Parts: sequence; C-alpha cells; structure tokens
Amino acid sequence: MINAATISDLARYALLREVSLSPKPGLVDRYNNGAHTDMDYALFLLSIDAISPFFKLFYEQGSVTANLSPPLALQALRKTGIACEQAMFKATGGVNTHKGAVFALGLLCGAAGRLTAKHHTVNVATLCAEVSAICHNLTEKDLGQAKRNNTLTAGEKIYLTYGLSGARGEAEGGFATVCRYALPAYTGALTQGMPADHAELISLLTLMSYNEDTNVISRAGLSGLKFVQQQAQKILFALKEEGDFDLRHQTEALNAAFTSQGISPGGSADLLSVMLFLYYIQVAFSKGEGASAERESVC
Ligand SMILES: CC(C)(COP(=O)(O)OP(=O)(O)OC[C@H]1O[C@@H](n2cnc3c(N)ncnc32)[C@H](O)[C@@H]1O)[C@@H](O)C(=O)NCCC(=O)NCCS
Ligand SMILES: Nc1ncnc2c1ncn2[C@@H]1O[C@H](COP(=O)(O)OP(=O)(O)OP(=O)(O)O)[C@@H](O)[C@H]1O
Repeated sequence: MINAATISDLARYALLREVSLSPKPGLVDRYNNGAHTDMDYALFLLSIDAISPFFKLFYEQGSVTANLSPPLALQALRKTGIACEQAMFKATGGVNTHKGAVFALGLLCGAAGRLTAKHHTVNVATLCAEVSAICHNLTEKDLGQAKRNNTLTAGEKIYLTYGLSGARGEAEGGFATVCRYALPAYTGALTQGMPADHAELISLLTLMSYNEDTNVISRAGLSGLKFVQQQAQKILFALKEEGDFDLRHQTEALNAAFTSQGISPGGSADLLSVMLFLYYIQVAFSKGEGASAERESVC
C-alpha cells in the first residue's frame, strides 16, 4: 500500500541519490561543486533534511483536497510548497538548492495522496497524469501573471523572452521528458547489467540532451543550452558506438568545461530526482506492498 511514509521515504531517497551521483557535469556532487560557488554536498544534505518532512504533508494535502477541483488542490499544495521552500532557504542560508525539486516532488507526493484518497491506482502513468491535471494551464496562469509583476524570476524572464516554460511546463506536461526518455534510458541500462550510478548518469545525460533547462539558459543563454544538449548527445552516441567508452572520464571532462563556463544543468538534475522517484514507485508498486525500493548504498 502506497502511503505518506513510503512516498516521503522514496522522495527523500531520490534526492539523496541525485546529489550523491558522482561525477556529474556542472552540478554539485560528492567530489566537487561544479559551476556553483554558493553550495556543496554538505549543504545539499542539510537541505534534504529540511525539506523531507514536507513530503508527507504534500501527500496529506493531496489526500484532504482530493474532492476539490485541480486548481484548488494546486492552491493548497503550493501553500505547503512555499512553506517547504522557506524551510529550505532557512537551512541553506538563502541558497536555492532544491527549488525545482520541491516543486516537482511536492506535486508528485500530492498527486499520490489525491489518487489514494480517490481509491485510484498509483503508478508512474497515473501519477504523471494527475500532476498534469493539477497543473492544467499553470504555465499560462503563472507566467501570464508574470507580465504584471516587476520582480521576475529567471524562469519567468525566460518564458517572456523565449516562450520556454521550464519546470512549470514539465509538470503541466506530466513529466513527459522523464517518462519518454529518461526512465527508459535508466531501466534499459539496468537491464544491460550496468550499476545503478552508471544508469543514473546515462539518464541524466539523456535528460540534458532533451531538456529545455531554464537554469542553463539563465546562466549561459540559448547558446549554452545548445552546447549542453550537443555535448550530452555526443557522449551518449559514443557510449553506444564504443564498447570500452570511459564514461566517467568523459563526464569529468564535461564537468570541467561546464564549470569554466558557469553552466549548471540544475533543471535536468531535478528531473533526475523525479525519474528516480517514479522508478522507486514502479518497483514498490510492482511488489504490491509498499516495499522499500531495491536500494544501492547511496555512496
Ligand atoms: C515553478 C517553480 C519551480 C518556480 O519557477 P521559477 O520561475 O521561480 O524559477 P525557474 O523557472 O527559473 O526554475 C526553478 C527551478 O526549476 C528547475 N528547472 C528549470 N528548468 C527546468 C525544466 N525544463 N524542467 C524541470 N525543472 C526545471 C531549476 O532547477 C530551477 O531551480 C516553483 O518553485 C514555484 O512555483 N515557486 C513559486 C512558489 C511555489 O509555488 N512553490 C511551491 C510549489 S509546489
Ligand atoms: N546536484 C545539484 N547541483 C546543483 N543544482 C542542482 C542539483 N540538483 C538540483 N539542482 C537544481 O538547480 C538549482 C540550482 O541551480 P542555480 O544555482 O542555477 O539556480 P539559482 O539559484 O536559481 O541560480 P543562481 O544561483 O544563479 O541564483 C537548484 O535550485 C535545484 O533546483
């Protein structure tokens, strides 16, 4: 049975796996801080401890608002989300470690509570469909409203400039980039007998090759986004073509390139956490009980 405790545990584990995956290009990991000067692995662990208690609250919020319309359910979830963001900023001294991850995982935990309260099956497809329904028209509402605000976030500026919808668009689209590309890349790598961290890196590179990451754009413009997508595609292609391809070495070289240009694919890192969470749900659900997902040691 999927419940608040299981959901919260799986969301926290997904965040731990994401930040612990090392090396990663441009991102904080156990070895270095990538393109970030204001955060490190220890700060991410502090942030995870601060936000994890909220995943149960997102689930419960989704449960108690199950009979409300999607816009009213979203309104309730966002109140919990803002409180969660404040806890994150308090723990990190104002550094944005998990803003995108709070948004995405908060919605997924809320959707799980909503589906369970309505006695609907909880699996990857129903969760993503429920998030899409909860976030219907969110991009236009949020970012349409942005035109009237004077303090715009990075994502709002990018939407108004390029029409790219970032984290909001991903949620409204039911995490299509994760379900269509990143999850199959991950399970395919596991099926080929690759270790979990190798499969996670392949999934992250797959995300980077497709994702219109507003983090990257806000740091390095559209040319930076094109560079990230091309470099990720290049590594994935070489991995397929060359049997003894040294993925770790190539990732370390890409990390050096991203770091020197201040590029951080933070949006893709958030979607890696989403992918892992959905995979753990898939494993837990296929076992019937709320069994904890098969766990590799985090690091
Ligand atoms: C929509 C969110 C992410 C804010 O977006 P905002 O425009 O402020 O920032 P921006 O779009 O630049 O990115 C925010 C985060 O999303 C991630 N992100 C960027 N691009 C993408 C993408 N294509 N896919 C997934 N995540 C992405 C980044 O890692 C970044 O940290 C959310 O934090 C939000 O709505 N905040 C307002 C307060 C709130 O409602 N919070 C609770 C939500 S449950
Ligand atoms: N391992 C990770 N390393 C760095 N960022 C990550 C990681 N995992 C997820 N992210 C996402 O990337 C975001 C951090 O990227 P970034 O620092 O560019 O955002 P920002 O704080 O909005 O920008 P800036 O630091 O330029 O003000 C986090 O909020 C988080 O959503």
